Amino acid sequence: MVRTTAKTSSAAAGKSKKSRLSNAERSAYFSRREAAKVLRSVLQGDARRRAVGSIKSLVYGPSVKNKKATFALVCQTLKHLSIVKDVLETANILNSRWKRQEELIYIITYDILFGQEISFIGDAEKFLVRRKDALQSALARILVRKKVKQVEDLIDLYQTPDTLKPRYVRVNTLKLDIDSALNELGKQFMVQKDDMVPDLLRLPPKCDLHNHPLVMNGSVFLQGKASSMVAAALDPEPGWEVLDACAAPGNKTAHLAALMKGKGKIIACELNKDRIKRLEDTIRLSGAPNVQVLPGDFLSLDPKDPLFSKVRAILLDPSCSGSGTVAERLDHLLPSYGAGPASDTTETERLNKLATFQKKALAHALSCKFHFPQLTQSGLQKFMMCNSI
Ligand SMILES: C[S@@+](CC[C@H](N)C(=O)[O-])C[C@H]1O[C@@H](n2cnc3c(N)ncnc32)[C@H](O)[C@@H]1O
Repeated sequence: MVRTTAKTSSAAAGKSKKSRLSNAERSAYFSRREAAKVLRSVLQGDARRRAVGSIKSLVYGPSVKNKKATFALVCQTLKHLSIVKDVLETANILNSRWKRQEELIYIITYDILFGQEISFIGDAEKFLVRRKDALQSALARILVRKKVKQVEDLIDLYQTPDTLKPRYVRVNTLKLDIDSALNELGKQFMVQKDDMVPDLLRLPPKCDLHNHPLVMNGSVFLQGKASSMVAAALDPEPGWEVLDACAAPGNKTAHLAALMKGKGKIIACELNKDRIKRLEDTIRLSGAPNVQVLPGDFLSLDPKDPLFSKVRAILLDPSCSGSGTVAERLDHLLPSYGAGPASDTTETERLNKLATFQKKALAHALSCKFHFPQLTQSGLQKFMMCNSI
């Protein structure tokens, strides 16, 4: 009797273990796919989202079932992403089929190398598990190449500490000329003109300029290099009418106004009521006389409205993707951007990323619901989009 009970309970335990295992397998399989979807949104930006998103808001949306596991997987994969990419490149095992699902590949590679030993069902999992040795040996080679002993050191190495990044200020030429700004800031700091963006000054890392009189009176703006490239690349002429489609807090609006020497008109559209005040404050501080704030959703604007009949260019700077890390923004494409991973990025890699970004920007522009006919006439088309890569 006793023996029978023992047998029965051990069979039941075996059975329940089996079903627990398959539950874990199933849950890991789906979490990886949900995490891959979130990671894709985080890395590429989601053209459909209009407000600032975060990983949390993406994961805690209704479409994700395994929220906790998915959140952890996305965060951990992002933390190890530079290493994962490096491993995959060093191991050279990705063919074009799997490159099309690269976010899923990143997630699974993270899980195989650093995650939990949950058995891997699914084709992508099987593909990578069969190459586990190659992945591990690639990781070992990277550790040797980078002269570090453990993965944690590698993570530190891949991060660009804030303390190494140069500080940039954009001179607001509506209020001050570049040489006077150089002169004034040069009294306190080592300052030089940026070699790429006009009116941008580069200062050493860690300079605290928040309370500097030139910042307080709007003569210079604390604006990063990537952010300052956008209006400069759009290169609007004085007298043009330009639509700044996602304007708050207004740094690029103010930059456009300076480039246009305060002439012509900038229509600064902003959806978020709370951010409109900040936009107005920035415009006031910049002294730009030619900005009209337009509260509302730029996707709902009527291109046939006479208000837009003279618009020559659009600057589109939608809310960025969830990660908020510089690594996923345009900054790291800049050759001079800090130390760390950027300096490991080859020129070809950088140019490929730039080309991908341009393609995406174009696709976004074409899929944009609103279409200004006057922009498509030859010689008039100017569309500058930033952020999502
Ligand atoms: C990345 S920020 C823009 C930063 C700004 N260009 C600058 O340089 O200071 C994106 C802004 O777009 C706004 N936004 C998002 N979707 C929008 C929409 N559909 N219409 C208008 N504004 C939108 C957000 O509220 C946010 O203030």
